[in-house]
Amino acid sequence: MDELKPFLHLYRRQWRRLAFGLVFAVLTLLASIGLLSISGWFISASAVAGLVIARSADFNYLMPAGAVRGLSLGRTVFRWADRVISHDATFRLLATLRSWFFRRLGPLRTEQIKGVRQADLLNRMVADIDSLDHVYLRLITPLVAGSFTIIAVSLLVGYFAPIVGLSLGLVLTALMLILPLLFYRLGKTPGERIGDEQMMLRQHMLEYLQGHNELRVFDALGSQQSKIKQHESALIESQQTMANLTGASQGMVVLFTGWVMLAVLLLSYQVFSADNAVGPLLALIVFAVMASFEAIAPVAGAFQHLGQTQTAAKRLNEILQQPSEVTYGTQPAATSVNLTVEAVSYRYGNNPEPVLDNLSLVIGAGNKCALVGQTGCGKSTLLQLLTRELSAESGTISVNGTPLQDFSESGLRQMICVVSQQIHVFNDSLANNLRLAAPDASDDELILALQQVQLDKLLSGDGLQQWLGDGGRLLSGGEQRRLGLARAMLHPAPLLLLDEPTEGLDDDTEVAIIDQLMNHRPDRSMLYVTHKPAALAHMDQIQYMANGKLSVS
Ligand SMILES: Nc1ncnc2c1ncn2[C@@H]1O[C@H](COP(=O)(O)OP(=O)(O)OP(=O)(O)O)[C@@H](O)[C@H]1O
Repeated sequence: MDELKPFLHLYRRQWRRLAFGLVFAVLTLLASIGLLSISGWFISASAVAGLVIARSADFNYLMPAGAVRGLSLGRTVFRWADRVISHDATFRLLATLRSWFFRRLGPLRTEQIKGVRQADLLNRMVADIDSLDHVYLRLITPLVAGSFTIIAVSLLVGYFAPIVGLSLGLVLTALMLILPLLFYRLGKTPGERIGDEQMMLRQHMLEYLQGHNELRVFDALGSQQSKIKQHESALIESQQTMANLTGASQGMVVLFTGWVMLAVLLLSYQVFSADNAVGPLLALIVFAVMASFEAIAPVAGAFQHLGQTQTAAKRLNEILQQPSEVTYGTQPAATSVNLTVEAVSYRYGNNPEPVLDNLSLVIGAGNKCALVGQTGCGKSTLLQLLTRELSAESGTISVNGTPLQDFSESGLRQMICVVSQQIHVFNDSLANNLRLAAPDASDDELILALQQVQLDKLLSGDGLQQWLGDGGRLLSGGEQRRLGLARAMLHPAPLLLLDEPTEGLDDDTEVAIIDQLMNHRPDRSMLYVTHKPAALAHMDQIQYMANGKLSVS
């Protein structure tokens, strides 16, 4: 159960709603027991009273009839309140869990989650977090409600016949302990398999959909389909086992209901045998026992799914318990940037050779610096250090004399705008893809940015509402890069980092876009990684990178 601990503190945030949900769940069960037992007693007592004329005149029909109506109305209202409140609490809890997971994911370095495939990560965020709601809905609620019910029924029956009440309490408690344990053991393996197979199925399905063209070209559609079928069959098999277990647990509860009712009836008959007028009381006791199993039934099934919930929690913990190497300070964004990189070294993993070796660089406010070097010499690594995606092994990076790590995360993102080699295009409209950089930008500003990067031809047709497709499938590679540059035009950051932004563009377009970029905000500091000469003429300094060091031109 240790794996569930990190999540339990989040439950505390919703404790009021969760507690109210519990109270109404208990009230619903108590109303059910009251309704069934009083109805049983009332019908039998009315029948007995009808047989004896002298007694029928004295028999109070109104009180029990009123109680039956009151309890049946009460049960409906309590059930409604229980469902509304506990579902509201659960949805809020899931939202909290999901945003908490997302926030914890943010500061992890790309490498820490690189081993986890996209589909796996998605599965953890959606299905695994979903199954954590079982803890409240399927474990805590039935256990608490069941315990209250056992106490209430035992007291009720014990009031009329203490020995019967005590025996009933002991039997129900034993069932509440044994059935969950038994079904937890039986459901553990298939539950874990359901989690694993669901994840594998999602992974292969996503690969099938995203890589459909490649799979077709290399004639591998068949083998991918058979992997999907294999995991689907394993998933269905485990679900079938779980369904059988649910059936078995329900069957056992029905069987125990009958046995316990019979035992209680026989025991009560022994206790009351001297009194002939106890018939209605026997009905009350038997119906109370019957109703109490309404509380026992969900408990057996609940623990059957605990294994699946534990596996989900374990998988989430694998991500959440990774130490986040990046921490942020509180410094707000600066409005102009004087960047100083001082004796910075960085190596990937345990590589003997550092990629950056004692590297130093100064870019003054409004200064434009080109970074040129052979492929693989470490240019993108330097940009990742500047955006704090990576942390330097030694040396310091500062803005206006303040170390980069003292800036708050939002301050850093406001201060630095990056156009990386791979532009992520969201499956959304052109406008929303641009407004990532400037959420408050007007349509006119978006159109101007598109014109500056020569992407205004995208405006024909649906204009800014044009849909860009999954990963920007509807855009060419060059158009995607220009979309990244349009974002940079819109972003107000005083420092711009550009990683080969004009790669793949023809010479004329490249020259025109670079002109726009340089004249757009002359006050901006800029670090421009490039292999191409077109931009160099605009630069205040050109740094050549080799063997992890820089030399100035
Ligand atoms: N995550 C990583 N783990 C290990 N090595 C890496 C990693 N990322 C990059 N490298 C290595 O570090 C070196 C520098 O990579 P980097 O991407 O910074 O080069 P670059 O100068 O930007 O290259 P290009 O011009 O081709 O984009 C390369 O040898 C690369 O193989």
